[in-house]
Amino acid sequence: MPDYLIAPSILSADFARLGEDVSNVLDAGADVVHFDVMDNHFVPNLTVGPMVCKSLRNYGISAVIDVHLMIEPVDALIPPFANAGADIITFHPEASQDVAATLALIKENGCKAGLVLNPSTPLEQAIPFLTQIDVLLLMSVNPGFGGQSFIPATLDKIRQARALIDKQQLSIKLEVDGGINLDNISDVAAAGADMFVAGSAIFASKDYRKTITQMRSALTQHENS
Ligand SMILES: O=C(CO)[C@@H](O)[C@H](O)COP(=O)(O)O
Repeated sequence: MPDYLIAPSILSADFARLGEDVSNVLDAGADVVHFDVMDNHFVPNLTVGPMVCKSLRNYGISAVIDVHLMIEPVDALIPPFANAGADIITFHPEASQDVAATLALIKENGCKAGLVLNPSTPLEQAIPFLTQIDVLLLMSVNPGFGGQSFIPATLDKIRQARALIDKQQLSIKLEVDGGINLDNISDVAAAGADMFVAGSAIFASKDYRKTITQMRSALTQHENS
């Protein structure tokens, strides 16, 4: 039985009171903090770096922090993020000159490592690295902004990724990010995902606890169907 993880994306949090907002969403039942790092180069938007990750730790956030690097190049920021308290670091293969070396660098720095595939990046790009990764993150929107609609073709990619992971009996978390909400989370789970990033669906809701509880109950219903 999969262990489903709900990971609110800080991109939709209130940056003026980030510690409090992240703390509230964890108190409301979220499992993981999804920390979006954008550089206005690999993606058009610009967000935050290791100092803000460290500030969340200093604020008392003890949950797993899942850092999604949407930056190029990536290697120089891996030790600073590990030192700032990241638990998982994921990056896009297009952003590294040597994907295997970048994955090894993440692990040498004591973090779990993952690859992220954009909607247009074929699953095949991850295949050579499956035995090296802890997380495979499939983007279900083009990265850069929260609040976009889920791209339905991602469901097929999730199914194919799940089949690959199961066939090789790998313990890789299959994470999906972008446009996940109460209407589609059970379809994403049915396709084979077990880690769900949701930004606007959670942070734009009035009652985080109610939204997360409803998401979890949609996942439980799927599990029992
Ligand atoms: O990385 C990204 C976007 O680039 C995501 O993490 C989004 O921030 C998720 O937000 P929603 O689509 O759930 O609003």
